[in-house]
Amino acid sequence: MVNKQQLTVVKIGGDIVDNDQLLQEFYNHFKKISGPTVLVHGGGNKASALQKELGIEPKKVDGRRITDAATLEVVTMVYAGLLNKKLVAGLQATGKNAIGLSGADGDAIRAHKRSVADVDYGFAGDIDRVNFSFIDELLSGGYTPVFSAITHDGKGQLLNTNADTLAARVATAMSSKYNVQLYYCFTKAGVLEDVENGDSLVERMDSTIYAAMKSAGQIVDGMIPKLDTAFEALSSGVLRVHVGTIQILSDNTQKHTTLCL
Ligand SMILES: Nc1ncnc2c1ncn2[C@@H]1O[C@H](COP(=O)(O)OP(=O)(O)O)[C@@H](O)[C@H]1O
Ligand SMILES: CC(=O)N[C@@H](CCC(=O)OP(=O)(O)O)C(=O)O
Repeated sequence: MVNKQQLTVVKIGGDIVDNDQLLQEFYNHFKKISGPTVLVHGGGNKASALQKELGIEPKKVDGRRITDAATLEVVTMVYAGLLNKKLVAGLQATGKNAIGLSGADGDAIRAHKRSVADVDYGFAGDIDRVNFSFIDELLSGGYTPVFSAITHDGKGQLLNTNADTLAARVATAMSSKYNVQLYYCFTKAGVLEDVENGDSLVERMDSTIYAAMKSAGQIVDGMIPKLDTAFEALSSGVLRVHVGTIQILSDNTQKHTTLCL
């Protein structure tokens, strides 16, 4: 464990990806990370905006998008196309040799269509396996893999996977070889006791606090899949999980939420 090489897996949310100023600030923090890095990005806001322009009403349940066939086309164009390539170009400008990928590229991430229980999520994908060797080869070659949240089922079907979940699963797979630090960056300081009050930061969160806050309705929407899968990652080998602003990537005195078991 101690002798493993360090790997930093960063997930940035849609609010950052869709804001050019924040994106520039993000590049400045990200380039200061030493050692190998993996970036996973969302883009939910941009996809919702384009859906509306096309007359499709965005629908989410517990932070996951209901992905019908038309929505799958929109999210593939937005995540695996525009946003992924924009991020790769931005990182190249900072000297990082980024390579943009969906889960279908290099068979990196296989998923299956989420089965219908209470809710039919359509072409939403739950991850079955992450191709450790492929990602490790890229890292060994000096590349920074940049993943969008599009996966595939190995039978020709693309699927839409929650980006936070994807980051947690990639981090978990890589933890067999690396000491992985997983960072979830968004526009808030971290997990808040009251989502409307930026000063109510929870600096250390364990699964008991999480369960209590969830049942009290203090954790809702996109924070649910983020924390559910973050705790899974932590109990499956990931060394540390941090939730906060992009500043936490290069300044370890910046207040944020650290998860612990
Ligand atoms: N307790 C909480 N603390 C902070 N944010 C929360 C909390 N509960 C719900 N949220 C919501 O979760 C969102 C972050 O998750 P998500 O929608 O996946 O965004 P992103 O992709 O930007 O990370 C926040 O913008 C906030 O609206
Ligand atoms: C199935 C599912 O919900 N997929 C997500 C993938 C993008 C994402 O997670 O983006 P953010 O990180 O910006 O929220 C979605 O389409 O919204």
